Amino acid sequence: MTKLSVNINKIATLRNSRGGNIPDLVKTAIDCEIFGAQGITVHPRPDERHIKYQDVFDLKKVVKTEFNIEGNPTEGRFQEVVLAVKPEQVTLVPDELGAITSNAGWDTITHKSKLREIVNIYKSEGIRVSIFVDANPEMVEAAAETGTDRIELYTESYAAEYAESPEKAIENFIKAAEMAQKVGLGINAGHDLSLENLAYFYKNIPGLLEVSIGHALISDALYYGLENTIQLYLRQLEG
Ligand SMILES: CC(=O)[C@@H](O)[C@H](O)COP(=O)(O)O
Ligand SMILES: NCC(=O)COP(=O)(O)O
Repeated sequence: MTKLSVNINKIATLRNSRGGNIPDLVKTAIDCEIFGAQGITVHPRPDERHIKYQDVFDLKKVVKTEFNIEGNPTEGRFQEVVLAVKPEQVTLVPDELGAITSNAGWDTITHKSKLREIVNIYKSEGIRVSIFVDANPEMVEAAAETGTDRIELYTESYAAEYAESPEKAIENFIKAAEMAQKVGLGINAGHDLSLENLAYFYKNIPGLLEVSIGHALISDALYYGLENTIQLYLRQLEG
């Protein structure tokens, strides 16, 4: 089974644009779960432009499915907050300060020893660890040597190339997933997955455990409503 984790960063973006509590982020997380989401993902960034560190504590009290916190463990208060909150999963992302969104996976060869230390800190607190990587079998193989439980495949290039050629767009992702299975890593995926490209990804990636989706899903909810939209995404992950 492939779990759908709904990324609610964009709800916080909307809320922060007026400074009050509309829309209510905590209520949205509760409702996403009622509507069928199997996880909630947030990505607090050091500038707190969407998810604030306090949101992470508030969400921890209500999330009943799987709470996944993504971010750069070496920036801002990320590490301190994750260790205090103890979510089910932490996803390590090599975000640069000021980047508009995540734009690359880890170079797990260059940063192997640093990642090993960080992975060990989270795992010793009982938190499952996933490392964000490009669809590159060498990066996946080196990720396994950090002791991580899973990798998250960075799907931006798949999403960008899908319209032109789904077969070509997914080629490297299949190779990366096969390597993950060979070295015993669980497989998550995310970034720019959408109603257009999700089903094909799901059908072609062996052992896909979880997708985290925010930007397209929250945008679709403007047209279809949140409940219908979550159901539409869940349907892409069937069969
Ligand atoms: C890790 C990742 O793929 C990102 O998509 C992310 O969680 C989204 O972050 P933003 O919402 O800040 O663009
Ligand atoms: N890990 C990816 C994620 O949480 C959501 O990415 P996106 O759907 O907002 O691009």
